[in-house]
Amino acid sequence: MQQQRPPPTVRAVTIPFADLSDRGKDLSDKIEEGFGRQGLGIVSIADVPGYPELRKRLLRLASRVANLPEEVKKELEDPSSRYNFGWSHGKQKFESGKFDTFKGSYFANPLLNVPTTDDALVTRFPSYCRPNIWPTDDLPELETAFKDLGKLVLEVGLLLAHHCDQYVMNQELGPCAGESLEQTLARSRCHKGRLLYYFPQKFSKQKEDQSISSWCGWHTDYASLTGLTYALFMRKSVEIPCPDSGAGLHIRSRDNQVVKVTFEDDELAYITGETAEILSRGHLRATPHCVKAPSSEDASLVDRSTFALFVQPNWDEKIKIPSEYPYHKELLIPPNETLAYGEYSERILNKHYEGRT
Ligand SMILES: O=C(O)CCC(=O)C(=O)O
Ligand SMILES: [Fe+2]
Repeated sequence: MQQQRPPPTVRAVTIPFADLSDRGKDLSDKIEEGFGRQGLGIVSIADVPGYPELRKRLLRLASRVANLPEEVKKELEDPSSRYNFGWSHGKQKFESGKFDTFKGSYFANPLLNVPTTDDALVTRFPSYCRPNIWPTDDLPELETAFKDLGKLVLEVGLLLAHHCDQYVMNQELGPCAGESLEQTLARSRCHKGRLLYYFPQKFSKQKEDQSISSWCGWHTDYASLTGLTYALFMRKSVEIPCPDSGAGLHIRSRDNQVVKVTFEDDELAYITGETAEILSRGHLRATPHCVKAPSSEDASLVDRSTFALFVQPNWDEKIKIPSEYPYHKELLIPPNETLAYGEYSERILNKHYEGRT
């Protein structure tokens, strides 16, 4: 087979935290460059106070979770939420039906252990409304480490949402024609954290996959903003720099080019999701992305740990699908239908988990 050239590497647009936290500062140019119609869909934030320590504290626990005894992990699973709380491995399906056997995830709401006590809501929106599960006996330090980092990523994400609102307002040349992204996200009770552990390729059950999406398939997130840490790589429990410069997060650009994106290990990155596109009336665009595993021979024992926070509207927020909407066409969501965000995501989950539609 012909050897394909690796995709070019592009540096994410970076905003210093000091600028981001100044609500009066005009960051429209940076937002446009990162998230606008021609942007790659990623912005990283530098010098966030306290972030490097919280990142390391949590990411070092990812392999510990993944290596808990099988019977313990079973207890930490929550099939009723379609594995959207606690431990999940091999249950999710992105991109033409590939199950995520290469990665294990730990999902939790970093703000609220019990988002609601209303049974009707728990039944209707299980992936958001069921309670958190923690390995209290086997890994007690996980809960605090997860919540502390999750809250910080949310705080910074809300500041970023404020500047996104300002950008959209400038584009529309007037007061916001719709809901403010910042206010919608600030009142949500269902932000979701995901601690990810990518198993070393050698140990995965399937044969080595050299494709760009070998560790995580192509998808767009349905949240509004996804906070992403710089991943931690380890070989046999020793932290190492990523051994393959071609591995990691890849994005499909607006003009359909695949690029590998980079940011520094002490920066916190955000990508846009489908509900940022919907709520901003298309001024911000969702970011198609995937993750490539290291492919060189000596990278075979390398694992990858990272954290994503899906900053998203509450389950009952009404969202209106625009008529020109490129995502999830097969779900046949009628254009201009207004549906609750929780309903929208349950329909997508039906597709991602075990193909039930
Ligand atoms: O591992 C990563 O860097 C990205 C994970 C991701 O895209 C997701 O969990 O939705
Ligand atoms: Fe994602």
